[in-house]
Amino acid sequence: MKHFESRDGALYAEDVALERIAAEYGTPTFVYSRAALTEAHAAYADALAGRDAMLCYAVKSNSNLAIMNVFARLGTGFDIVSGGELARVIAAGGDPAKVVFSGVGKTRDEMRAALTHGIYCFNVESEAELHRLAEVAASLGKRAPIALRVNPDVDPKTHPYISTGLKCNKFGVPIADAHRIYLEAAKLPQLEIRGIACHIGSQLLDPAPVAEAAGKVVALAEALNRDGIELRHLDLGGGLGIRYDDETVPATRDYLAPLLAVLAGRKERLLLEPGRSLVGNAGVLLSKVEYLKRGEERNFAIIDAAMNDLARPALYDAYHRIAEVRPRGKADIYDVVGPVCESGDFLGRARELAVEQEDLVAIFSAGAYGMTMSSNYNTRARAAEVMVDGESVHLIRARERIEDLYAGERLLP
Ligand SMILES: Cc1ncc(COP(=O)(O)O)c(C=O)c1O
Ligand SMILES: N[C@@H](CCCC[NH3+])C(=O)O
Repeated sequence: MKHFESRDGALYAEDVALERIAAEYGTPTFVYSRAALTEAHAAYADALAGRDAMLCYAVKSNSNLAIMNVFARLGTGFDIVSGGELARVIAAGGDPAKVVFSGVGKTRDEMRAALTHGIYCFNVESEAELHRLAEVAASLGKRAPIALRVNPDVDPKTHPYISTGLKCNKFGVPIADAHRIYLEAAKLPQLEIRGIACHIGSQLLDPAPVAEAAGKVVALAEALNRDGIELRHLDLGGGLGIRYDDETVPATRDYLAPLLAVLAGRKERLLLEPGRSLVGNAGVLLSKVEYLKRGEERNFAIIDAAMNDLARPALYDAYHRIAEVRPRGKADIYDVVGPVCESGDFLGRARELAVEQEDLVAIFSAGAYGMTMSSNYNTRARAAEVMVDGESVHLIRARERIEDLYAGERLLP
């Protein structure tokens, strides 16, 4: 993985030895590369050069303020799914006027906050939400900018848990109903129609389903235009996958090409909401081997990171490459597991590793949906996060302290 490479027998993040980071900040620690973030962003910027387009970084993939701030400085907007994420955008120096707000369960409070901050657009996911939003906007004397999130019933060919654009999924409104709902929205003076939104799933490796969804979105836009509804933008969501193992992942430019071909000649601005493809391979989870344990059937490398730090293997049976920071001794085959009391607490199965107790390992592709999906299960404090920038290391989130985990709890009188 570029920016996380071996030098003289040990792994580095850019120009900093991971051993140095472990010594200074302890383990487990998420280590990010600023250069990797910038490069992933540049791939989108290059692919979209010359087009009217806006990237709205999907905050859910990694919501650390420093990471969001790197993107804000590069000019991105943000795709949020909660009032909490909106607060993060503001704390990270992001521009609310470049925010799109997705999610099926927006509360009145969240709507009020978003309207007060003047976000760019609500991606409305149901008729009920449309009416609630009109009511909240009226109570504030404001107009709410909206797009309808449409569900195009396209199979994105990814893991069923992260597929979002099928009839059976809870997201968006059926595309067949969208025209009627737009006409309804057009009658509500508290709403201002700005666009159409669509996001079909995550970790997509085939550009065809997104292009197919874009075709359906364009057909809807044309039908709306015929009814006098003009749109400022078409939002085709996020979804581009990354390489975790040996997948063939299209370059950003090649992934977007079929989609851009479908949109050729359209005058609306293109919005995209990438998350994983911007941060996924910009981070590793650095961890220490506590014990090597030989079982009758398997050997275990018990490390100090666990499913509470990186849930993806336990949740989706997801593969993350795991490597020794400094290989030594005889290689053996291990199940790499954490200390959590669940048999599902594994980071990798049957991995060849040349490690001894107290050695460091790096779990790759942990930049997206790592820290944001972490938990305190087993009263484990969340990991620290650091960002490497050339030869510098910045602590961007301190390791949690155990006493903070129960600070809000109270004994009975
Ligand atoms: C509405 C929406 N936009 C954007 C994203 C970001 O997706 P990804 O990280 O796959 O780019 C997601 C997550 O799948 C999403 O639900
Ligand atoms: N959390 C998922 C992605 C979900 C995308 C959100 N809609 C993952 O780790 O792959």
